Amino acid sequence: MSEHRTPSVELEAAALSFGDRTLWKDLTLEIDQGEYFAVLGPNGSGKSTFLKTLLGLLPLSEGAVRVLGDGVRRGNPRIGYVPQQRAFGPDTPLRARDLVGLGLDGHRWGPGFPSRRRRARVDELLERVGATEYAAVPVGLLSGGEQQRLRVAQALASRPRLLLCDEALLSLDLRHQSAVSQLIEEYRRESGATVVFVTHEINPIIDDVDRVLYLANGRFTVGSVEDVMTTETLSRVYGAPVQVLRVDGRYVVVGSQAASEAPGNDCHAHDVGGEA
Ligand SMILES: Nc1ncnc2c1ncn2[C@@H]1O[C@H](COP(=O)(O)OP(=O)(O)OP(=O)(O)O)[C@@H](O)[C@H]1O
Repeated sequence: MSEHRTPSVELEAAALSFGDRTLWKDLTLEIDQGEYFAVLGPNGSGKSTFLKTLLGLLPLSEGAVRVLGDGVRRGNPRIGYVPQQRAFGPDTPLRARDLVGLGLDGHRWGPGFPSRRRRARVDELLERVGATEYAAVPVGLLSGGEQQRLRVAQALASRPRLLLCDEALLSLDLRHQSAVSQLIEEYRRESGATVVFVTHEINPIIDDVDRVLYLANGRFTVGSVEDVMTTETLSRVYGAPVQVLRVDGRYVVVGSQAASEAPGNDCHAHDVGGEA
């Protein structure tokens, strides 16, 4: 008999609505320990709110949620979070290395953690996201992509059991997209942590992903990349005809207005469908 491990995320008949608008409902789902789980969908489909319910920042409208075997609560140090990008103002009084260091504070590495070891851990993280050369620069002076790499380093600093990433590759050039997605995957493999990765763009992480939750127009589907990224499945989820193409191993979703904004499009999709 195989050992049953507590799932990292358990949702039961979960729904999230704002007023009379329902983003998703009847969502029953378990995300296993060590799983790489991607959340895809067009703008406004409820991807970020999905993460916020796991963080305890938004209550479900219906149903139940458990994270790491427990009820959700804010500020759980076993969860690392890379929030959707919001630029730091030019006057933000933090250097790059301070931002990464904040990921250690308040956790088991936190106050009392010997400063030499703390510094070494921050240096290691800065190096792994390619940020060593701007370690002493105030974050508000850095580019969007440079800031983003620091957020990833900060989220990994406390060695979380569950890593929640909201568009963590946004505004990164191809080289850094690849470096950051590799870092996240290496971390998952060496630590056994679970990754939930919200993205518009499945292609950069396609080799790492175990399962996908695809949200659109109040509907969803869950399955392997091969099962979800098909013309038939996505047309059902969108409730409109879309076409899923595989071009040089990369997924491209084309079709209606909704689908032209769909994840999987790393090039401009042509609007081949009718009205959404
Ligand atoms: N606290 C709130 N009150 C009312 N509406 C909200 C609230 N938070 C989010 N929404 C709405 O819920 C919808 C889904 O938002 P969410 O941020 O989850 O979308 P998303 O799928 O992450 O989109 P994007 O790809 O644009 O980031 C949006 O239309 C948003 O305006």
